Amino acid sequence: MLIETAGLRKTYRSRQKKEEVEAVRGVDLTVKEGEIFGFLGPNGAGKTTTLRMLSTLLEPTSGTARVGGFDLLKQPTQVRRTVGYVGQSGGTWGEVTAREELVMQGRLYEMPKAECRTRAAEVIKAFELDEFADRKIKGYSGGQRRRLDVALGTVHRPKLLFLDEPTTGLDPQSRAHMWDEVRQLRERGTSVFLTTHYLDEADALCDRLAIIDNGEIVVDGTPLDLKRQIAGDIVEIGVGTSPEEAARLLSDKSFVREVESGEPDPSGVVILRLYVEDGSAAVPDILRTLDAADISPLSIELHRPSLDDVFLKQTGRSLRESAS
Ligand SMILES: Nc1ncnc2c1ncn2[C@@H]1O[C@H](COP(=O)(O)OP(=O)(O)OP(=O)(O)O)[C@@H](O)[C@H]1O
Repeated sequence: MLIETAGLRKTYRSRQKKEEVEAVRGVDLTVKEGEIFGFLGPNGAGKTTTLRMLSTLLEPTSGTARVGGFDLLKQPTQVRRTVGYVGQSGGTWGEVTAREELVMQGRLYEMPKAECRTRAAEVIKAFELDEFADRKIKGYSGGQRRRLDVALGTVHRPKLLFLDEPTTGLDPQSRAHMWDEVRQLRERGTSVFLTTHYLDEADALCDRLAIIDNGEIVVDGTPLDLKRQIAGDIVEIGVGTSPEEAARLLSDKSFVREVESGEPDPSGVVILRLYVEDGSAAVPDILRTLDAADISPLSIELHRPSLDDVFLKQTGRSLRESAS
């Protein structure tokens, strides 16, 4: 196992010790070697705090963890050599070039000067930074800067790279490029632990993921396994009149596994979510049932379960809405 945590917890206390924020409340997770592991959750869920603890930047309030085979609390120096950390904002300066910054990063890890230069050239090639590597960083685009941030995290050849929201704020093309970089990192033998609040990113990029909400892991597994937990299809129906009656009538149907009613919107429309075996077969029957009761649906939508449905099922909220 590359990462193994038990009851990892972080409570922030304000200076006056008056206020406490339980940012991470007992996280147990495992990450295997060679994985791209995703940590998915809305803003403020505790993703960055967990990442900072696992990379030794922040001391846990309690709990234990092993990272790269080393004890996080007893062997922090060894852990630090094993991992790379790329934060959200990126610490790159404007007045130096990418090549200079990469060499400095190597020096920070106490690599000999000549090796730093060789390594900088290797990293520039691997991340395709050639085009702008000898220009001052202040002129880079957001995507170029982000690629440099990730490249910086790999200078000392870590076994594991932590990436905090690597694609937030990037345009779709730079985002796709970053996904490629992450996949190539794994191909070159670096495991990746990334945080994201993008569902499609977790789904497309990660071998396994954990969903965190309010400092606690609500569910973990492969994207496919998680979606399979919600077997079948989901039919969402917007009802303007008699939503309770509609929900009751539909939940009596043998092909409907479960009905969930949302909160009415300002115009009084309630969305009923029906979990069914086969959505396309169910829709005509649903419409007939409502029609017989004189209820006209305002909208009807059929979809395959997504990671958002997994989150919704576990927390009662949509990740799309929570992660504004
Ligand atoms: N230094 C701090 N002092 C007090 N509270 C903090 C501190 N850092 C984070 N928090 C709080 O801890 C909780 C978790 O924050 P964290 O940054 O780990 O979440 P996150 O999931 O990474 O969010 P985001 O997606 O916005 O980066 C939040 O309620 C946050 O306000």
